[in-house]
Amino acid sequence: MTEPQATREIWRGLACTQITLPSGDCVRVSDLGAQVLSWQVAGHERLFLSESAVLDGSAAIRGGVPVCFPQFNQRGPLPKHGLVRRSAWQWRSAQVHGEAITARWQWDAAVPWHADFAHGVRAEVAVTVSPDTLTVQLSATNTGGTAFAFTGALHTYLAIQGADIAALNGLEGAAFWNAAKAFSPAVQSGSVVLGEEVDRVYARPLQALELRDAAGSLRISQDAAWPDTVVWNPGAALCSSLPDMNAGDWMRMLCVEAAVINQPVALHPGQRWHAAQTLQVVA
Ligand SMILES: O=P(O)(O)OC[C@H]1O[C@@H](O)[C@H](O)[C@@H](O)[C@@H]1O
Repeated sequence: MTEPQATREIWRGLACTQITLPSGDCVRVSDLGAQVLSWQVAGHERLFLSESAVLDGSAAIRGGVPVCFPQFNQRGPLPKHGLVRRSAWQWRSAQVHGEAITARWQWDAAVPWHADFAHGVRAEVAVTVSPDTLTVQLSATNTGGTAFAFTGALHTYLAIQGADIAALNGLEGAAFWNAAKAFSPAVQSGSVVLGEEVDRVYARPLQALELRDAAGSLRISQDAAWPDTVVWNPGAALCSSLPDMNAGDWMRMLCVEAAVINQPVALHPGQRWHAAQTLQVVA
């Protein structure tokens, strides 16, 4: 293979696109939710996907990069994390540019889309793969005649190897809302490590975050148009209560989410918003 390739496939019953680079990097994206399910670099899987994930659309797929839109979590009247996680998106195309490739999906809302969100909207996901690097961009366009506001996130599940030494660096001293403790405000002391339940909303850090574990180092950055960063790990007790996670999975994952939560985005008719999160293997 001399240039990046995108091929369509059925994987465990899901219509997917498989992206492969000449370097061997490999990404799988499902049309269901326009959700990245796998990202392999140098033969190592960098994203967590639960072995118990539900793949038939009756629940959100637990792992990879779920797209939460147009509502983050339960901050509004819509179903938790919005309406598109369990929707079939339309596969559009893939374009090669140099040693990178970008694949695109689109989701158009029929009006009225939902009683609590009766607006015309087009959502798009662009997945760009280049050596050692994965970028996922979400965009939203107001295709209707009325203004609306939204929140959302790229709910990225990073794979962890070696839970005892894993650490997320770059948030030291940052303020956060502790959603695991009645949304109390708190200050990050040291790195984020695995152990207790972690459910924290920080302001987007100016520098890239670094996840260090037994697999090496991963750099995580997000555009300014994602002003919030969520770090989530259910911990042992909550993990064992989730039907689509195995008991020890909390030691195998950490969600680092690029999000817009505290200040919703206003989109007037014809306006478009877009923002990306980038993951890069650095060692
Ligand atoms: O189980 P879900 O709906 O995928 O949500 C998982 C978690 O997603 C995180 O983004 C939230 O901060 C958590 O509160 C939530 O529990």
